[in-house]
Amino acid sequence: MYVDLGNALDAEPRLTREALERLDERVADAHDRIDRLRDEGAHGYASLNLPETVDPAAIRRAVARFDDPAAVLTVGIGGSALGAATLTEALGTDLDAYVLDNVDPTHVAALLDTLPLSDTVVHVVSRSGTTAETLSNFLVVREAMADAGVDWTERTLVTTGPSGNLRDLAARHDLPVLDVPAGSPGRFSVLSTVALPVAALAGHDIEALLDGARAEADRLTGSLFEAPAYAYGATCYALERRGAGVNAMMPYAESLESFAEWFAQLWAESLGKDAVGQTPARALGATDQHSQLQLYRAGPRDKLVTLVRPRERPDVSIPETDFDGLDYLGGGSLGDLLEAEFRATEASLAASDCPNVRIEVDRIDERGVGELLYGMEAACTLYGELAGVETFTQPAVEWSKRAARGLLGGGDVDADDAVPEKRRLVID
Ligand SMILES: O=P(O)(O)OC[C@H]1O[C@](O)(CO)[C@@H](O)[C@@H]1O
Repeated sequence: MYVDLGNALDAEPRLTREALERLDERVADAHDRIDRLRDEGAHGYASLNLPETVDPAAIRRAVARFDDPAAVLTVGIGGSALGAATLTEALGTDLDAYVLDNVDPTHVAALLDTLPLSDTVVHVVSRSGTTAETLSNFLVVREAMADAGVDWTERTLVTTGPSGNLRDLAARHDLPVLDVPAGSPGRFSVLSTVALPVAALAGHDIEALLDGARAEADRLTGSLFEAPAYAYGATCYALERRGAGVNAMMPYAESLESFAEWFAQLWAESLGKDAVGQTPARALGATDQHSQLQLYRAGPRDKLVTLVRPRERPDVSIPETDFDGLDYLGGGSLGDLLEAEFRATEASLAASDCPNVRIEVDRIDERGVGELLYGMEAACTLYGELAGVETFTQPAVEWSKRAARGLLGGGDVDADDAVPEKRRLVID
């Protein structure tokens, strides 16, 4: 992973190289603390050890029982689903990979109509084993399989924590179970039993994914000027402290759109604490040059734009044309056009004093994706240390979960008391 901070400096909000050099002293201290807590296997910090602690052979053994499926369905939500979505989209696959991470009945019904249920592997993932959306969707999926005459117990792999409803259900039906990695919140566990089984089923080189992550781990030193991940995390932190409350994650690769969604959970759920945090915006190049770029360039001076791209990618030629005004495109390629648009947008942001960081990987392959995912996790961990927040908890999400359970009569609050009377001003 390569990080170019050039356009992040001397923009608006203003961050100088001297300020980064001063911050580097705190980065060194933060790195020492992160290293110590990784050695102790402390909650969350242990995530950065996953390239060493994950057993890819065990993951391959767990999926070997499924004979060449036509489709794989991940049933999970948040970090229990976004990792699989990111890997299968980024790396592509002959397997039809689907993710069920919402309980929209229209969507669920349509997906079940699409799935070749007798030739689909279902990977149900929940660290807690109690998440309402995941358990509800799984009950619906297994019912659909049973109705189709499919033995769902032969088509299901479970990844979950040491206790909870999902662990109990797996035990009752003798389902194959993988353990979620101890000490890794869902948003930090893509490089583990949470998402790697789907990558393995899709035929990807999960060892190369871990090699890429390991390469990025090896570059974590006590200076942001030596460690790309820390350079990014420290710059994001420093800019947020100076007013860049929004970080638009804008990959120039269609296959990284889900990565931006994964990044949004990682950044928001880790750093949005104690009235601070940097809001991740999901964008996509070149598409959002015709959309959000207007706001990035001419809106409030409160944004950082993160531009991500591979240095190499397959290409598609643009045929020659005799249409007036199009000859500059004909005979070129879509890759040339995307490259020109990337560089023009990067320069356009700089010209409008909007700070932007360029992140590159050699290719969007297993190694490059492993570098990128691990790099973002390390960047987030450093940012959390510098900001002094509890990076690896998410207490603020519990209120609505508890209220929803209460409304359904499943919680420790009476349904009538689950949510306060809503203020109303109805315009109809
Ligand atoms: O893996 P679980 O326990 O089902 O949780 C799913 C997601 O829900 C959250 O716990 C938030 O509610 C996320 O942190 C997590 O990724």
